[in-house]
Amino acid sequence: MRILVTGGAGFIGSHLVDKLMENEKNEVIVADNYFTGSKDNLRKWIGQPRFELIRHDVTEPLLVEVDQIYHLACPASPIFYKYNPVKTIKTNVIGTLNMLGLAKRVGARILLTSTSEVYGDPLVHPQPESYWGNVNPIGVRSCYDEGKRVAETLMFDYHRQHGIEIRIARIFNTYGPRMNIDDGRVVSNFIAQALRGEPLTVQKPGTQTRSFCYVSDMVDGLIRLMDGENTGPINIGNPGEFTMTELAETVKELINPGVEINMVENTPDDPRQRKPDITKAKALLGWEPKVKLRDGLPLMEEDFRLRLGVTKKK
Ligand SMILES: NC(=O)c1ccc[n+]([C@@H]2O[C@H](COP(=O)([O-])OP(=O)(O)OC[C@H]3O[C@@H](n4cnc5c(N)ncnc54)[C@H](O)[C@@H]3O)[C@@H](O)[C@H]2O)c1
Ligand SMILES: O=c1ccn([C@@H]2O[C@H](COP(=O)(O)OP(=O)(O)O[C@H]3OC[C@@H](O)[C@H](O)[C@H]3O)[C@@H](O)[C@H]2O)c(=O)[nH]1
Repeated sequence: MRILVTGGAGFIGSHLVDKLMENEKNEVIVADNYFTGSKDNLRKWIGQPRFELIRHDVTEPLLVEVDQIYHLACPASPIFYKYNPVKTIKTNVIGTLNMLGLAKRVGARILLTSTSEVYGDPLVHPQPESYWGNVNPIGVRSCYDEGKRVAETLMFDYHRQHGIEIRIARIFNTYGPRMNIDDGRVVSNFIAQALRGEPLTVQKPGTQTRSFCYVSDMVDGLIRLMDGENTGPINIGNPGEFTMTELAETVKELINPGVEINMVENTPDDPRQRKPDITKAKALLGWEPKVKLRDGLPLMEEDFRLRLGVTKKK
């Protein structure tokens, strides 16, 4: 099987590549523009004959002969997707069009990593795939959430009009080793802050919730979806739900009990609650997450300690 992973130099993408490369029958091609990803995440595969890395921006057409396309390319942290919103929406719309064009031309199956952000600030809780969402079309997050909604539309239109084999995963907040230290998302922020002995920055009101999935569970779900028979959309996430204050308290307890927790200003349109209904993933993919937050955080702490050069006190 020859597999293209767009965004494969990023956080989830590089873990997906590791898993795909474990199967010696697979050849993996990564296309990435290194906006938020890095070659370093893939260093163990560079030079391996079954692996190829291309510096490529998905807003430009790409022609490679492949059987499957995992289309992940898109900045995922709010700080980075809001940094150049026009580029983010181009990546979601033109980038997805280009990858669908490629899938059509070479007859490949394509999986899109959509997001729980398509549910916006959800009025239904937990969120099943049948919920259409509550999204601000002109807000500062729209380049990302509306961008992914259009990307889902394009996937289904290519499927209905051209018979392309599609898969859509709606990913909920995912964390784990290799997240950028300055990524800006909440778990990486809190772990880096705790290790540096800086106050944990809880954005107000602190009662907003998220559900955090460990990256190995996520990769397992994505591969099951790609290799299974269902188009989706299917939620992939861990239903364990926490307020941001609870998350800060857990990180403090596990990593640095001496650290302070500071309440800071939030950004516009921050969703107040988020938790996946994973009934479909369980029934259709036989998938459910295995790693609990309290078990995943120490694995990420270990990686962050190494990269920050902070050793554990005995
Ligand atoms: N991590 C999460 O919690 C989460 C949640 C929902 C959805 N997702 C989706 O999963 C995918 C991967 O997320 P991640 O957390 O690994 O983020 P990430 O930022 O670490 O990875 C994204 C990768 O895409 C690359 N990229 C960005 N724009 C590109 C472009 N125009 N052309 C080529 N490459 C480009 C980046 O350089 C990076 O390597 C994204 O599509 C994201 O929207 C992630
Ligand atoms: O330092 C921080 C950072 C963030 N937060 C809060 O933590 C919560 C989560 O924020 P994050 O930036 O980690 O991520 P969000 O849940 O807003 O968006 C995320 O959701 C779905 C994905 O598609 C996106 O890729 C991802 O960034 C928010 O309520 C935010 O206000 C803090 O309290 N402190």
